[in-house]
Order: sequence, then C-alpha cells, then structure tokens
Amino acid sequence: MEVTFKDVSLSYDGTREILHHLNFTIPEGTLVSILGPSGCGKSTTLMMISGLLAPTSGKIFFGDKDVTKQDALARKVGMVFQNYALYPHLTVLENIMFPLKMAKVKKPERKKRALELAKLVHVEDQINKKPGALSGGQQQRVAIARALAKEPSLLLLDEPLSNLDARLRIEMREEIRRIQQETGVTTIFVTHDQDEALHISDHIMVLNNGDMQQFSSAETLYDNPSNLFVAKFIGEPVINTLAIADFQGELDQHVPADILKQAVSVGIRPEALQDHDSGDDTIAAIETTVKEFEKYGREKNAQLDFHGKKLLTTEIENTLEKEQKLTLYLQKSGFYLFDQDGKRIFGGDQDVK
Ligand SMILES: Nc1ncnc2c1ncn2[C@@H]1O[C@H](COP(=O)(O)OP(=O)(O)OP(=O)(O)O)[C@@H](O)[C@H]1O
Repeated sequence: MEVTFKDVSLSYDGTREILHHLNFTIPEGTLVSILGPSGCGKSTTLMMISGLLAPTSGKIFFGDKDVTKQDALARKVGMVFQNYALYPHLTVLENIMFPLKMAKVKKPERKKRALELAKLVHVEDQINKKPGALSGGQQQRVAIARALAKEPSLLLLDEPLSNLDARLRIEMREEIRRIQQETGVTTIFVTHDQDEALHISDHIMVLNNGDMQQFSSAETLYDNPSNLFVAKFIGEPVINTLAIADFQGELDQHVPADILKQAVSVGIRPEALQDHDSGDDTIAAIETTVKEFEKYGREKNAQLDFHGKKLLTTEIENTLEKEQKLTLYLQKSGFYLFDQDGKRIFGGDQDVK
C-alpha cells in the first residue's frame, strides 16, 4: 500500500510541536526505513501511519484514500515492536493464529495459514514450543509471522532488532529483507542505526528534530546529502567537517566564486583525502601533519592535523610516521560545501537534493 503524508504536523500537548509539516510518499511494495537520532520523532511518525495516533494537522493517505480519521483496525496494519509482545502461554503456532482467531477465521484455514507463515519466517520446527523456549531472533520471527497473519496493508516495525546481539541483528535484518521481498508487503522500519537502514532499505527517510531532512536511496544519501546534518549522520567513518574560514587551500579554480561566497562549512569524506595526485579528479592539495596512523587488515586510518583542525583519511598507501608532514590531494567526489542553513551548495550531483 502506498502511504502519503500531506503537510502532517503533530503536537502531543497542543503547545510543543514534535513533527513539522511532513510531506512524503512511501511507494507500494518497498521497504522504507525511518532513521534519525533518539527523540527526533521516528516512533511518533510510525504511530501516525498505524492510526494509533492522529495528526494535529495535515492528511494521511493510503493509496488515494484519505485515512486520517481511520483507526488502526480499519487501516489493517501489522505491527512488530522491539519487545515482541508474544503471548507467553500460547505456543508459536497459536501465537501466529491468534489474530486470525480474533477475525473469526475457521480453525482449519487459520492453521493452514499459520503453518505457511511459520515456514516463511523459518520457525516451522518450533511451532509447538512456548515463546519462552525460543531465542530472541526466533521470537522476533514469530512476531513478524503474527503481524503478517491478517495480510496487512502495511508491515510496521519499530526498532525490531534492538534486543538482539550484534550477530543476530545482522542475520535478522537480512531475514526481514527476504520476508519483505517474498511477500511484497510495503514495510516501514524504524531504526536509529544507520548501518541497519543502509543495508536493507529501498529508501530511507532521515528525520532530525521533527523535520524530514531527506528521503532517498542509501546511495543518494551518501553521495548527495541534501544538507550538513545528513552528510554527518550517514557514513562511517564520519565525514570531516571544517568551517570554510579554517580551510587553508585553493578552491577558486574548481568552485564558482558566487558559491564560494555563500559557503559556510566544508565536508570532506575520509576517502576523498588521498596521498597521491589523481589529476583532473584532484581539486586541491593541502598540507597536513600526521598525528596517528593505524593499519590492520583492510583498515588504514590516519589522523592528521590541518592548521590546528583534525582530519581523518582512510586512503593512505604507505606507512607513515607520527609528526611526518604529508601533502594530501582532495578528490572532487566526496567534497562538499554547505551554506549558512547547512544546505549543500557544491559537490555531489547538483540536481539531486
Ligand atoms: N506520549 C507522549 N507524550 C508526550 N510527548 C511524547 C510522547 N511520546 C513521545 N513524546 C516526545 O516526542 C518526541 C519524539 O519522540 P519519539 O518517540 O517519536 O522519538 P524517536 O525518534 O522514536 O526516539 P527513540 O529513538 O528514542 O525511540 C520526544 O521529544 C518525546 O519525548
């Protein structure tokens, strides 16, 4: 189901606005993550999609239908939370069948459907166990199967992996992607973990302080961040940032004068700082001093001092000594300028916002 927010705002108490004028469309059949720091309004956005919370102003559409006034039941959404919320006294199969029982589906039919779902989420060999006898990952699979039982219009997942250990999180995020692709159900996934969002989503909505910063693919967020917040939030290691006044290097050959005049901040991805000149792709050479250097496996990180400011690069070919002087060549791809509002005004693909 396609979901559209038109100018949706929300205040819990009528005074403080938590979400401001959200406008977006989640395309049918896609997996979209809502990503942002703690308290930015991710769960609140999901609750408004579910119908558990009504917007203070604006409209919500499922397809062409205005559902702003419909409750959660009428919207037919399936929800999964981080604490699974399975019924402890029921078996796995009974848990999956439960929503169908409530919907008065006949017993043989609901058993057949629950068995299909148990297979889909790979718990078919656990169906007679109680949730307490399952691992966290298995419980999460059951919770997803239960949410899918009534063939929901949408599958909504609120931080579903946060109670799992690191290895299981990776396994389960791949599983959520597989289940979403096998069922084709439009899925909306709330997370504060960029790695999780970048790995499984078709599109990512980045929220900060109740404002939508950008809604695009993982690749576009990284290559064409619309503003400084997104540039800093997406990417590991984090992008280097400097005030333009602290950037001691020649840019006028590559950056138009009117843009340079508006620039307030500089963003340089760690991989855009190389120790060799690559001709046309190099936009400036800068003088630095090595502070730290680490090399192990595929990781190469050098911490550098650049006129009193710190820079990090991942692209050093040769071994370095502390306090060594080093000329770095700034690559065009991975170099950005931002104006006083933080908007990207140079770098990346100019027409992608
Ligand atoms: N029921 C409520 N009543 C009043 N304020 C609330 C309520 N629920 C959330 N808030 C406030 O709304 C803001 C957004 O909360 P929300 O839970 O949507 O953020 P979040 O991005 O999901 O955060 P987290 O990642 O920490 O769960 C926060 O400032 C929070 O304190």
